[in-house]
Amino acid sequence: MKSIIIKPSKLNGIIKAPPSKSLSHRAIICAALCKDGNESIIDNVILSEDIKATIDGMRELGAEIKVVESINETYSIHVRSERNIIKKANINCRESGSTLRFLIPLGLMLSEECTFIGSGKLVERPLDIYYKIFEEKKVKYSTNDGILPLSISGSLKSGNYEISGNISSQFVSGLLFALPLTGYDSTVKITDTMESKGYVDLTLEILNKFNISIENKNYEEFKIKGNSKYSSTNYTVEGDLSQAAFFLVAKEIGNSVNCTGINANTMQGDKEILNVIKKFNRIEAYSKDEIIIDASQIPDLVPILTVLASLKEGKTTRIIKAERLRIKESDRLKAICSEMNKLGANIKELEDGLLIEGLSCLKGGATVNSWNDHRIAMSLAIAATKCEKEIILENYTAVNKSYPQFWNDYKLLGGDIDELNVWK
Ligand SMILES: O=C(O)C1=C[C@@H](OP(=O)(O)O)[C@@H](O)[C@H](O)C1
Ligand SMILES: C=C(OP(=O)(O)O)C(=O)O
Repeated sequence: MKSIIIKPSKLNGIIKAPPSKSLSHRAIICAALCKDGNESIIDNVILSEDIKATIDGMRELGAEIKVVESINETYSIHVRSERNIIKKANINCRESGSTLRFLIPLGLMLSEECTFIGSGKLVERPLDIYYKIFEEKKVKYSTNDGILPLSISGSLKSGNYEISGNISSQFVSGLLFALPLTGYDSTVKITDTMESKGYVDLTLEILNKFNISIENKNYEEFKIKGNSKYSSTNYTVEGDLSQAAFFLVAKEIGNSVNCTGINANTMQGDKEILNVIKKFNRIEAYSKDEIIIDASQIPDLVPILTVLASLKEGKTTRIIKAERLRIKESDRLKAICSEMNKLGANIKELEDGLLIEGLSCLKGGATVNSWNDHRIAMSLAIAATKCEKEIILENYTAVNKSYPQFWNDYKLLGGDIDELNVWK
């Protein structure tokens, strides 16, 4: 495990938000589903571990993908596909939930047999929604008691699908990518409430760019036309609001950071960070009112919002409807609560959220761990700027999952970090 020392220092400067991971996954997948003989070029992509998993996965399903370096470690992804059926595909999803859940239905469409492997916590992140569909639709599958590897064979058929919307929106997105390729019309009905709606919006937005139009009936039902044709197009990925949130919060807790590259009209649900920051500032310190944050539509913001709430002196924040955070790259409620408390924060873990008492600064002077979770690592790095004493962060390379340049950018902003050359 690699560790880093972070000394207290104020961040200063301008930082451009890295390209959106969610939009990159989607654009690469849609480009690989075009069969019109043309190439699509997806511009402004960073090669995070998750995006590499999607590129390699779509290659395994038959797409021809060239990665061309452009500027500042961003890449152009050139995609072309014949979409012939592959006999046997082996897909390594690394630690990417999106890759796994988006590519499972596509594996059924584009291969006779497909095996999915992964690493870290991904091997145990839930897939029950797909298993239920496999049982209902007679798709052959095998896993080791719900743990990866997963092998599937058979095909995805047009028809009516009923699924829960409050485990992960990634199952809905996965079906929405694949069902237009089936022969007849389909519906996907949400049996309860749709959480992470913003990510479904991103799926529909990108599908639209590639000429696939799906009717969204208030996130209760999606109507999909069968036998649809994806059309190739060029697409430039916009800045990532979930990543920009780290720098927006850095500014809010006293650093002089300006984050650029944010599309004011973005469909990304995590644009909500801007409203949440305003909400924090509307409530007076030491007032009796708690700041309530409903995390059901913005799960990825919770770790960094916990840092923000911990540094809002005299304010009490309650994060609610966040139980799904326990099934991400780490149990994010446990991870952020335990590591921030080591730094001196005052956080109580609740069954479905967190209760946070804001302080003026943190003591630091402790060793914390990212729990191999990129969003925990980046949150702790921002918290370190408000620590009185240096901290040691173990497993800091977890950021490679979504933002491999994070430490570089942190240093460019004046972050004072030193790699510890010890392996534990
Ligand atoms: O579709 C996507 O790109 C994502 C959906 C969200 O997952 P859930 O739908 O499981 O909340 C989010 O947490 C993840 O980081 C990215
Ligand atoms: C949960 C995340 O991603 P995924 O589900 O794709 O692994 C994330 O990036 O925070």
